[in-house]
Amino acid sequence: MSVLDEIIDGVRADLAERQARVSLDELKERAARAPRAKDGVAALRGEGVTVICEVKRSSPSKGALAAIADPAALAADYEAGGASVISVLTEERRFGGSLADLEAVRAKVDIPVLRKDFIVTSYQLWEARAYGADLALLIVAALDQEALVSLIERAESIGLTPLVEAHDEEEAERAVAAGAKIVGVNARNLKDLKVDRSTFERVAPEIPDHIVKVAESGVRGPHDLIAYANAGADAVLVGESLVTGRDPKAAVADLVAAGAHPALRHGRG
Ligand SMILES: O=P(O)(O)OC[C@@H](O)[C@@H](O)c1c[nH]c2ccccc12
Repeated sequence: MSVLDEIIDGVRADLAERQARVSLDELKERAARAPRAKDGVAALRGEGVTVICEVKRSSPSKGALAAIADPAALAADYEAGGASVISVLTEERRFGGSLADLEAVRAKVDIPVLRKDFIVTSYQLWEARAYGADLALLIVAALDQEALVSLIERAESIGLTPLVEAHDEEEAERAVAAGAKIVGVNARNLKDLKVDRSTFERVAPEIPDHIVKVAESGVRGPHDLIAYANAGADAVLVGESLVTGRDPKAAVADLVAAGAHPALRHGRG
């Protein structure tokens, strides 16, 4: 069984517990009271290369990364550093996240928030909206095409913008065919957890220019952002290097400054 399959087994078990506790109707009521969803596409199409900053306590490949006692404070630092979107991992078993983290971050920042999880049912989309997310991750490798199309449609119908994640050319084609407006290319292969930073430049040509292209994973600092930008990235998604660094706000500001450099503009769609 691949790592992705193992993670999804755990996600489904936790999901079944929540579904037994909280009815879909209850979630829908909560979603109706949530602040109106913000425009994720507009946020990522900002000036220069935009930066999505992730609240990430641990990962399957590295184990514990950072304790992050106050995820909202970290998110506020990211926002102050110039982040365009905050990504909050809500998967509990491998990434140490929760819906409570999502809720706390939402209450603290004004920029759009992404629910980062392994979404396999529309119940999880309703949860995302109920806890204040504006965007939700959908992983192509975790879904057949029919499920991908229907989750994209459902997400949009409840005001969420899907960020559709691909790992190779074929998955990127599926994301585009399914109607994604934002496609992420993850340099970390969820089958064996290896990072290959050349994935983005290989896969990006499959994604038409009207779609926002996000380079995910492996950004250690401005030089990696610049390489992704030159390969056509409109945005980068950064986790580990920010949560393990000493000064997340300054690290984000350095990335944003590199992404704003006029010399990069030609590389963008
Ligand atoms: O910590 P990194 O290498 O900066 O990567 C962040 C992000 O791309 C990564 O956490 C991620 C990308 N896609 C995912 C899907 C599920 C869980 C996690 C992820």
